[in-house]
Amino acid sequence: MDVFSALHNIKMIHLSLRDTVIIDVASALLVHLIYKRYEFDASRLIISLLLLVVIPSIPAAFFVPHFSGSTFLAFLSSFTIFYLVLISSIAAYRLSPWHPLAQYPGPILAKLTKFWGTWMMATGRNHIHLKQMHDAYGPYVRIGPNELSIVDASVISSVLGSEGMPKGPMWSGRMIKNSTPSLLAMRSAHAHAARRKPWNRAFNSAAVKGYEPIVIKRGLQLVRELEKRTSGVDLAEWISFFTTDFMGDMAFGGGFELMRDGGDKEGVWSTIEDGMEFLAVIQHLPWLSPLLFIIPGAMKNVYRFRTFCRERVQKRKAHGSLSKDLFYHLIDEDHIEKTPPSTEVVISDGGLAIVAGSDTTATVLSGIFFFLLTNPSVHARLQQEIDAAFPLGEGEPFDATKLAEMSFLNAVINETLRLQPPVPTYLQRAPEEGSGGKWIGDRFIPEGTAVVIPPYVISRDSRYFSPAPDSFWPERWLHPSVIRRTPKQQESMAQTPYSSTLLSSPTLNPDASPDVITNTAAFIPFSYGPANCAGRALAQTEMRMIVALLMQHFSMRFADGYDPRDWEAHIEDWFTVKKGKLHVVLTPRV
Ligand code: HEM
Repeated sequence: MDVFSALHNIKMIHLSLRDTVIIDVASALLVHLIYKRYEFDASRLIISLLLLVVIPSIPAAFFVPHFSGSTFLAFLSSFTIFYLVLISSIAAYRLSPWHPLAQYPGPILAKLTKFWGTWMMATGRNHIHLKQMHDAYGPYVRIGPNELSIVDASVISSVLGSEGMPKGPMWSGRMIKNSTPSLLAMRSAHAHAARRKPWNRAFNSAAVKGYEPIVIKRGLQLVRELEKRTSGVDLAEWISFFTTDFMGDMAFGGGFELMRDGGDKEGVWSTIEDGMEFLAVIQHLPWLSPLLFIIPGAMKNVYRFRTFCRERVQKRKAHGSLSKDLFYHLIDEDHIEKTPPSTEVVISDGGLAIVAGSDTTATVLSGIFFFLLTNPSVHARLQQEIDAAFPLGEGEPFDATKLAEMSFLNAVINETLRLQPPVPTYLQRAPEEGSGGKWIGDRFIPEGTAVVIPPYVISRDSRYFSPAPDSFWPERWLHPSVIRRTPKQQESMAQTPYSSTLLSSPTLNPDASPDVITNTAAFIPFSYGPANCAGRALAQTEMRMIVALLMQHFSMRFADGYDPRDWEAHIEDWFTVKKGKLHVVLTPRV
């Protein structure tokens, strides 16, 4: 018997209006219970149809005789009652004291629906909203019905560390169903650890040393291109061209020539940026995203980028390796693994290298020049350090060991990473499926809850960085009182009570500020633990070289008419940062 004849037979049974309404209400409550227990997402189309269409159709059939045989009115009434009860039941539960996150403060809308977080993300200003929420509510804030944001260095290790939790549900929201996830998107801790092995080989110190010639070649190309444009250039854009060309060389043995072309002729850069914005929004709705993925055109940028990576992988495979670049390790040309990685894995991870390695480094490099130009004394001090280490006319600043020892250069890089982390908010983790939950400190995080630690907020927290946590002050990294503590070591330390203004002071003179606090346990721009940034060592070498190279070759100032306030205003959080323009005028020094 099909559904329609079943409904027809039900219509023959006469129930009172009261009993019909009771059945409608009961079915809505039952559906809520089923969803709460089994958490089906929208890709389970048959189940969704059954629960959300067929079930409310049953009481609709009983309603028909009460509306003088009008099927339309019967269905309208049944569905209205069903959905009102279902939504109210979900809302009441989420706000009730029985919800597992009931004890945590947060905006009511955030507790009620994840659409609120989706909206926050869609503004591109999620980092600012999260900071404001922590300032208002404290270190633990409920930012979704089943999601917490935490700003507490003593639990970083138990969230992100080796005893912590695997990646959270946002990574299901960002995935095309049944496609091969990149390393970054792998939610099983076990599978992630296996996939991470070639990445660790690719970024050990010997391997990173081997990539230096690629940084140097592309760095010198950047200098040559900037020399042609000294009268005015968007430095942020050119740095992005550089990082993309460089990561193309690393990941696929070449293929991007944004610097040579003076722009994004193939549209790769804009494809990545548009794709990132879409994914950042739908990552909040993992139950709905499978449906969005089948809307024609919705995922065009994601598919386009994947096709682009596929073509690059095929070309690179056909040409073979010329050097031990990242691709060499990803495809396991050393034959270390028992099973070689599939082409799909290499496409996903090659694409990840481009996205993870270019945007992030470009954001920090551009940020460094922005902060230098707005802080002339810092600029002068760094120039002095670079000129002393690599005197003009005595060769390029390419000695990576020497660069790593330059304390002020490293302080400037750290301070930029602290104020403007390229992954500002969504380091998300969730208890392992089937584990029941996870203790972090003295709090139990039940399964089904996601936890976020936002680097942007924690590294502006005055308990960890003081005085003036919102100011650019590289000297804080050189102060004798710097606390060099890992998140693991911080776990057992007593916590200072949260206060957004605590210890804040406008004084930026270390001698006049005996209470300088710089606690590295809360400094997580590269994340922490087994899924921390695989490319950290490469990024650091690259950033040191490029800052020193550009400062050796050029003096710079903001272009006339450029308003520095625009920089901060155009920093947008789309999981990674999208930055604005940085118009400068350059004067060659050599
Ligand atoms: C300043 C530059 C960079 C910053 C601040 C940065 C930051 C991050 C962060 C915060 C994560 C972790 C996300 C999480 O915990 O959920 C991450 C992951 C990752 N990054 Fe970076 N990154 C940078 C540059 C690079 C570069 C140059 C590469 C080279 C390919 C790279 C490759 C990766 C990869 C492969 C992952 C995934 C690691 C995993 O899931 O195991 N990153 N990065």
